Amino acid sequence: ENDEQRSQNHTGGPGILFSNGDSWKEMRRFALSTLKDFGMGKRISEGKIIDECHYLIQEFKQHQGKAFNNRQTLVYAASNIISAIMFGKRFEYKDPVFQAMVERDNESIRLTGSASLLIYNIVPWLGPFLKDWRDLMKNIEDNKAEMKRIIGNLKETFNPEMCRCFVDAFLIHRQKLEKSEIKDSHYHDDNLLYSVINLFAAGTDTTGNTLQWCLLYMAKYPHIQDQVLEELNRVVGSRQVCVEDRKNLPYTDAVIHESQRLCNLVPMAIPHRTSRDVSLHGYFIKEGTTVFPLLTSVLYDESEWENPFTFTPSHFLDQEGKFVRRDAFMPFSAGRRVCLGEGLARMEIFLFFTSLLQHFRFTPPPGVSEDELDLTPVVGFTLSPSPQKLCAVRRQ
Ligand code: HEM
Repeated sequence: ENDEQRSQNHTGGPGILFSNGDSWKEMRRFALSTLKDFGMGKRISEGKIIDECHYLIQEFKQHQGKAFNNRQTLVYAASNIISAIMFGKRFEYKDPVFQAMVERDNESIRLTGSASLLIYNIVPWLGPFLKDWRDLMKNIEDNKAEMKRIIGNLKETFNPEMCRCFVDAFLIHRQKLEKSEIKDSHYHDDNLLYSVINLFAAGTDTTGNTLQWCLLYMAKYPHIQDQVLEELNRVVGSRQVCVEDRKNLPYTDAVIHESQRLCNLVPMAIPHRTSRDVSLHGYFIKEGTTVFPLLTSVLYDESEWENPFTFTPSHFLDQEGKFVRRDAFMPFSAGRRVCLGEGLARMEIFLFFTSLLQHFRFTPPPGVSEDELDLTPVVGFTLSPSPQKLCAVRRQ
């Protein structure tokens, strides 16, 4: 599938994820600055995440230590952070509309990586004959309708004096441009709709699945879980963890980085297209060629990592146990298209993970050994853990 077809089929060109050129530049810049205004990387979103931690912990407690699949709850928690920024509200985990929104995104990510969609990429006219393709198109349409409805509600109660969320910020910016008689700006309804769809989709499953991997590694490697807990107890005790604590928690930080490295969540990033002719390592790549930045090749690079294929938190620790950055740590990709939610995602993963570990010990279900926990991913556009249950046993 070329980029033109991709944008026509998936988004019609607007938004951020699959857009290009001036419109992409403007929407990306606007999204980044608005996410920052709403606290990405700052105290405001820290507060929102900490509030959400309480809901998440309550939900986990309800299972009373019995084995359950934690995927949905983790994805809902992550989704509520981006929802709060996009729409100015969080959803109840039991809200069927919210559940359907999140499930559709999850399903779309799986379908995008399915074998029949690969066939479709090679022979696009087959699309309508493939069930996966039809399901994906239906998902995208349903999602569009739902997001339109939410944006419509926000428009009805819109007050330019009071900026509640991303959607308001977009509308306020558009009004300003209109007042200064700037016509044909990029701030049209389609760019609003698709930016919201993109940010919601990009910010939900990614972060939720990463958290799921983190907990799975902890259940699989209990001695590492013990060390995280020892550090948390020593440095933070029983009070709520905050972002400031990260620099004093090098082992925990290393465990999170190693989880993100090994889980290799977005193995092929998003396809890019060369904007000019390029010569690279003796290869000539023509302008307009679709290029897949294989993040797997960096995250598992044998010349960069001591143990590329095993969970080794010491990849990120020096001799004295201090945290060290690694250049080959690129789960968010790199360059001008680097993930724009990285700051928010890192904050979420750190706060959700540490808060959960303060409250629960994660173990395999009774009768299942650590060895039997399955690290084989479900292949999709992102790599999520295979469906399986864990116990969240309350700590005293
Ligand atoms: C652990 C969580 C996350 C991971 C691993 C992740 C990873 C990625 C990767 C690999 C890309 C592709 C970069 C490329 O094209 O080379 C990307 C793009 C993107 N991500 Fe994330 N992401 C995460 C969370 C988030 C969150 C929370 C948001 C929203 C606030 C977000 C918004 C985006 C957007 C909008 C793009 C497209 C950027 C563009 O095309 O200019 N991501 N992400």
